[in-house]
Amino acid sequence: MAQYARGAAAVAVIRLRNPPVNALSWLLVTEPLISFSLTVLQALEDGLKRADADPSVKAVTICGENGKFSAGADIRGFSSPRKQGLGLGPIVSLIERSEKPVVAAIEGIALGGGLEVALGCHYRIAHVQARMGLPEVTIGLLPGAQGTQRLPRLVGVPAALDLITTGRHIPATEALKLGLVDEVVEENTVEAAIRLANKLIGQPLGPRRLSLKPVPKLPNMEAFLSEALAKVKKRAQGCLAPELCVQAIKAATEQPFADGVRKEQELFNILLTSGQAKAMQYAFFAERAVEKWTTPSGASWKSASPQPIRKAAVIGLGTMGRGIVTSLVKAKIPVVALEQNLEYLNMGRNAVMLLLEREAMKMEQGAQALDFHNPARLQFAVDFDVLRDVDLVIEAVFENMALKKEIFSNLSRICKPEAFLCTNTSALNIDEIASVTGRPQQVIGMHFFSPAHVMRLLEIIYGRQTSPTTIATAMQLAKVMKKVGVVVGNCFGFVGNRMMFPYSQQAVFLLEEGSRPEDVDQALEDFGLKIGPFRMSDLAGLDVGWRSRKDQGLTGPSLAPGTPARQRRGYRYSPLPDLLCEKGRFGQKTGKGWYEYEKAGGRTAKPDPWVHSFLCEYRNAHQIKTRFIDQEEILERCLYSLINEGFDILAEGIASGPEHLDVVYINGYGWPKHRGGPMFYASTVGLPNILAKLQKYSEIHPDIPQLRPSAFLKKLVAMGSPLLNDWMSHLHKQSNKL
Ligand SMILES: CC(C)(COP(=O)(O)OP(=O)(O)OC[C@H]1O[C@@H](n2cnc3c(N)ncnc32)[C@H](O)[C@@H]1OP(=O)(O)O)[C@@H](O)C(=O)NCCC(=O)NCCSC(=O)/C=C/CCCCCCCCCCCCC(=O)O
Repeated sequence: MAQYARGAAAVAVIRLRNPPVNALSWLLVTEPLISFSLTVLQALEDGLKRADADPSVKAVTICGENGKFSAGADIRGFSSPRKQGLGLGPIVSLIERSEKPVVAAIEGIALGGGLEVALGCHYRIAHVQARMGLPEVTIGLLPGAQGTQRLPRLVGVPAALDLITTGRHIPATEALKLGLVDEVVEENTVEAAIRLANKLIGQPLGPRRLSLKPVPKLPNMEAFLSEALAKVKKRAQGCLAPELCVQAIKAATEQPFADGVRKEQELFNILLTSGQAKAMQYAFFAERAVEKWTTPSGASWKSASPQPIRKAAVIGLGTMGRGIVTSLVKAKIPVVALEQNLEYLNMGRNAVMLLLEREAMKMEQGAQALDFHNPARLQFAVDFDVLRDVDLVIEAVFENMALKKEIFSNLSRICKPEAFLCTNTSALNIDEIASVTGRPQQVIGMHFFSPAHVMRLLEIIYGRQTSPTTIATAMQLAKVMKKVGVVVGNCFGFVGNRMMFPYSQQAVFLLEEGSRPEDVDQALEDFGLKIGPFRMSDLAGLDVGWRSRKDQGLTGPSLAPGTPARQRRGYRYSPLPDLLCEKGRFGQKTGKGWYEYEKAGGRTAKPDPWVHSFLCEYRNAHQIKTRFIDQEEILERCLYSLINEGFDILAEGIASGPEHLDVVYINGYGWPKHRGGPMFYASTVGLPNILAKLQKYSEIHPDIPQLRPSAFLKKLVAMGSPLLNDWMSHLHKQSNKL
C-alpha cells in the first residue's frame, strides 16, 4: 500500500506503507481499515498518476512509513506463483519521466528495489542515520529494476560494481561522498524533501534523469571489467549472482540505456529460475526463523526476558578467548579477561590488543569508538576475585572436562548469584559442567567459531536445567555481538560438530580406499564448500582431534591391548589421522599434515608425495585394494552421511527444525549459501535419492553405522517426501508404510 497526501500546497507526498519494512509487494494485500485492496507497487503507480493528472500538484515527494523508506521487493514474492505481471522497472521509469520534480526522502533504509525507486527520483535526500544498498546479490539476484543501469551512471563503474557485487549497506555519509544522495540531513527528512521539492518547481529535470546520462568513462574500462569479473568469480565459489551482476554493469558501459535494461531483465530471469536464488532466499528467512527460538518444553522469547549484561568476563585467552573478548569489546560491553598466570595473560593481552587495533582500523571512528585502552572497558587479570561483579562469564579454556568443572565450581562460589555462567565448549556435556555449580539453571553453552570475532555463528546450548531466561539472555547477547545465535539441545558435538563427525570420517575412509586428500578437498570445494576437510584439518591442527580421541579411549595409551587397528567398538575406524600425529604432522603449525607447507605456520597447501606413498604403504599393510573413486561418490558419501546425522538430530529434538541445521552450516562451516544448507540441499536432491544412496553405501560398508539411513529420513520418504517446512510435523505421525 501507499498513502497519497499533500505535504505542502503544491507537493504531493506518496508514503510507502507495508509494515514492518515497507517491502514493495506485488502480491495483493488487503488493508482491513480502509476498504480497498492494492499492491504496494500498484498504489505507488496510482499515486504517481494521480499527482501527474492533478494540475495543482507541482512536485512530488516519495517516503516510507515509520521512518523506513523501503527494504525493496518483497522477497517472499519471488518464490510465490506470480499474481500479476506488474514489474518495478516500469514504475521507476514512470517516476523518472515525470514532468514534476520527484524527491526521495530516505529515512532508515533504502535497499534493493527501494533504492531503485529512489534512483528513479530526480533528487535524493537522506537522513544521517539512513543506510542504503543493493543487496539483491545476497539473495541470489541482481538489481532487476534498472538499478544495474542507473547506478553506474550516477556513481561511476567502480563504486557501482562494489555496491552491486557485495550487496553491502552503506551509511548516508558514504552515500553522500559517492554522489548517491544529494543531501544528508539531521532534521525531519520528509519535511526537508518537501521544502526541496517546492524549490525545484519549474526547474529543468533533463539533467537529473539518470537514464539520459552517459556512464562515466574509465581509460581502461574493458580491462577493468575483465579483472573485476575474474575477482568476483573467484570469490563467488560457484554462486552465479555476482558474475551476472558484473555482466549487467558491463552492459551499461557498452549499450544504450534501453538495451542495457533488456540485458538486465534477461540476466535477472536466469537468476530467478536458477535454483540458487531460491536457496539463498530460503537462507534469508531461515536466519530470521532461527532468531525466534523455542525449546521442546515450549520456552521462547514470549516466556522469557533477557537480562541486561553490563559487564562480562572471559576466562582463557587462547585463540577462542581472544576472539570472544574482541567481539564483546566491539559490542561495547565492558569485559574482564582472565588468564591463569602473568605470562599467559601478557601473551593474551598483546594478541587481543592487536586484534582490536585491526578491528578499529576498519571502523568509521576507529579506536575512539571502541575505547579499548580504557580499563573501564577492558581489563586484564589473573585473579578470580575480579569476577565478583560481572553479569556473565564465558569460559574458553582448553577442552577438558576436569578443568572446566574446576573452573565452574570456582565461578559458582565467586560470582554474584544472578550471574550467568557460559562455556565455549565445542562438544562436552553441558549438564555435567552445570552439575558442579549451585546454579545449573544459569549455565549454558555458547559455542563460538574460530576466529570468534569474525565468524557469525554462535551455537547456544541449553542443558536439562537451563532456564528460559538464561537462553533469552544468551540469544540477546548474540544479537548485540551481531552474531547468529542458534538454540540447540545438549548432545556430544551439539549440531555442527556432530554432523561434521560422519563427514570427516567418510573423508578419511575414502583415503583408505584409494582417494588422495587433494581429490576429496577438490570435490567438496568444487561443490562450493569454502574449504575441504583435509585443508580444514591442517588449518585447525590435527592434534586437536587426536587429543579428543585419546580422551575418548579411541587411541593412545588407554586403548585396550589387542584392539584391531581399523576397528573400534565393533565398527570401522581409521587410524590414519592418529598415525600422522604420531609422526608430528599436526598440519599448518608444523608445516606438514595432510599436505606440505612452505614452512611451519605456512598457509599454502601443496600435495605431498610423502602422504601419497604413506597411503600406498598403509593400504598394502592392511590389504586394502586401491580403487578409483569418482567425484560423485566423494560428494555422496561425505555429504549424505552429514545430512543423515542431521535427520537423527531432528528426530531427537536437538534442533527444532531443519533451518537450524542449515543456518549452523552456512554461518559456521563454510557451506555454500547458494545451496541453502545441507537439509535444504537434501530437499533439492530429493529425499528418496538420498535414502537410496545411503542404502547402497551402507550395504557396501555394513561396518559404518553412520551410513545406515536415519529412521526419520525413511519415515519422511514413506510419507511421500513432504516439503522441508512440513518435516517436523511428521516427526510423531504414524506411517503405515514403515
Ligand atoms: C535491514 C533489514 C531490512 C531489516 O533488518 P532488521 O531490522 O534486523 O529486521 P529483520 O528481522 O531482518 O526484518 C524484519 C522483518 O521484515 C522481513 N523482511 C525484511 N526485508 C524483507 C523483504 N525485502 N521482503 C520481505 N520481508 C522482508 C523479515 O523477514 C522480518 O520478518 P519476520 O520477522 O521474518 O516475519 C533486513 O531485513 C534486510 O536486509 N532485508 C532484506 C533487504 C533486501 O535484501 N532487499 C532486496 C530485496 S530484492 C529486491 O529488492 C529486488 C528488486 C529488483 C527486482 C524487482 C522486481 C519486482 C517485480 C518482480 C516480478 C517477479 C517476476 C519477474 C520475472 C518475470 O518477469 O518473468
